[in-house]
Amino acid sequence: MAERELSLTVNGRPVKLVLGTELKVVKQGIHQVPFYQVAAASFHRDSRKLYIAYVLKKGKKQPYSFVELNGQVKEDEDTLRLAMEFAEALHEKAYHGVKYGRRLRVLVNPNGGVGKAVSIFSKQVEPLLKAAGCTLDVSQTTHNGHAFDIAKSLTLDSYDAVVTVSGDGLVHEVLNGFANHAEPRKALSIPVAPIPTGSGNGLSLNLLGLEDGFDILRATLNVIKGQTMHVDVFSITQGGKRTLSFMSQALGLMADLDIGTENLRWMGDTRFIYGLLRGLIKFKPCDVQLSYKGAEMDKHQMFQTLQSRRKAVDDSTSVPVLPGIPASPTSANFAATSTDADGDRLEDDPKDGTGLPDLKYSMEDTEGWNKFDEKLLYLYAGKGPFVGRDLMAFPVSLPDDGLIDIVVQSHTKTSRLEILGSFEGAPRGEQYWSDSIHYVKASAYRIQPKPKAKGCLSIDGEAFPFEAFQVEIHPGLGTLLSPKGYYAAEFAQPGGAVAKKKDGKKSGVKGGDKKERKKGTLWCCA
Ligand SMILES: Nc1ncnc2c1ncn2[C@@H]1O[C@H](COP(=O)(O)OP(=O)(O)OP(=O)(O)O)[C@@H](O)[C@H]1O
Repeated sequence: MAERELSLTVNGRPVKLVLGTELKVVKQGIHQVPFYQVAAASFHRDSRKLYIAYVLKKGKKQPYSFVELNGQVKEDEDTLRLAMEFAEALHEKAYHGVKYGRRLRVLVNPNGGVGKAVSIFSKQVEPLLKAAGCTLDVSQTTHNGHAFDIAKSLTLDSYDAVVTVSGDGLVHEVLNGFANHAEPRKALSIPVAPIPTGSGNGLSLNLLGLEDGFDILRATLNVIKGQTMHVDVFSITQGGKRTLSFMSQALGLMADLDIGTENLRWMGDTRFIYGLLRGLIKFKPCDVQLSYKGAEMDKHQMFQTLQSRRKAVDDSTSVPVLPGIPASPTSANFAATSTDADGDRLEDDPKDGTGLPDLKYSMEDTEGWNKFDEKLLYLYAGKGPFVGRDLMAFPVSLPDDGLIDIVVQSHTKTSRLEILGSFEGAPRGEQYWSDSIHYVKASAYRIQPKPKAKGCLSIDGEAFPFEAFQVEIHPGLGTLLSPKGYYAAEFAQPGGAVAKKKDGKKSGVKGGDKKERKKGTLWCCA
């Protein structure tokens, strides 16, 4: 394709724009901007003003920054025509297959994380969303349960997505609000996109990867340009009450370090170190009975499946399912193709119903269920590789395989020293290969605390009663916005195969960047 060029002046200085396979902005330096990162391009003929907005990473370790160019072109007719064509062509490329000007319901939790969500939203998120022509309906949440209420009564046709400016807890509330909506299925098809201003921000890490998972502008760009990605969600039944979970359930050490440190929220994710060290000193077993309906238990097989799914996604093309918001190929091709332990297809109820899917298992079902008989230090079950930036708890998790990944750390087969030693590799999921970690994929599981047992239960980072509960999976019921259409985490086999990036370059080799390894010193959870 022939390149287009345009000269203009910005603040009295000459600037050249080149439109080729990406946008090149030549001023004192050169900005090379992939079209995905361009938020706006427009030309106003009467004032001869050209406006361009984009986000750019100025160095690999730098956060994204927001750049706006307000330039003016010469008055002659040829230049005016060229400027108009340039702006139109750039806009077309920037929004190819993506609806411009998404209608967003934005929920800002002033209390999430270290309490900076309000200023982060007004200083960073809102200007970029507005530049991208989005219409915003913004509310600050005033109390626990507020986001639930808003989602429960959301006018569904008025919005393209719900944006949570908080941590994982607010996403949990929105999905549960949707589950209690008059039209739950339709509500759950509205994509949710997080802006990471909570403590753990596990969902953001899963969508954007370790490097960019906490990057505000990168997350905002996902709101503007992301494609819909259908994900499995879980029904947790406890005491006759049904709750949806999208991310994780934790018991034992991993729940204590999260739930037990709620009062230290001001510390950001550092609070998890304190909780972890405290838990390790006690080293208390979690006295529960775990039963599960297993589907896959071979770690190497699960790793192979992860690799082949990724490759298949990379090789396919996107299919639009929502007006203007393309769907990831995972959604189209892979939803509910797994089988459970009995070889039954894990297909969910047809999507034509409007209510939540019925539950398949009762608390009394035992046929085809396995029991875990060792004492356990913790149980972590969920979807999406990261639960926090220092722990890739479910490295082989797939968004829509219809299965939940269950990790059990045996209490008898490990020591404090081994747990401490595994911190270093935890951001890269290296603990997955440890013999003392039991890792299974299941279509359902059940926890029954032993008589007099005490402890914490964390569901998506929120505290729940430490009582018996059962979990089952609803394939593809939830909807997120994602840049890639799959989880962005990179997971390697020890000394061997490496998950590859879309460009085919190797990345995330075992051991990784030494500086990065030093930074990852603690575990935190959602
Ligand atoms: N105005 C408010 N005051 C107090 N709590 C609030 C308010 N608005 C929302 N909440 C509650 O704050 C809790 C924490 O939110 P969230 O989980 O999103 O952040 P976080 O815990 O800091 O992050 P993460 O879950 O990623 O660790 C949620 O349970 C939510 O209901």
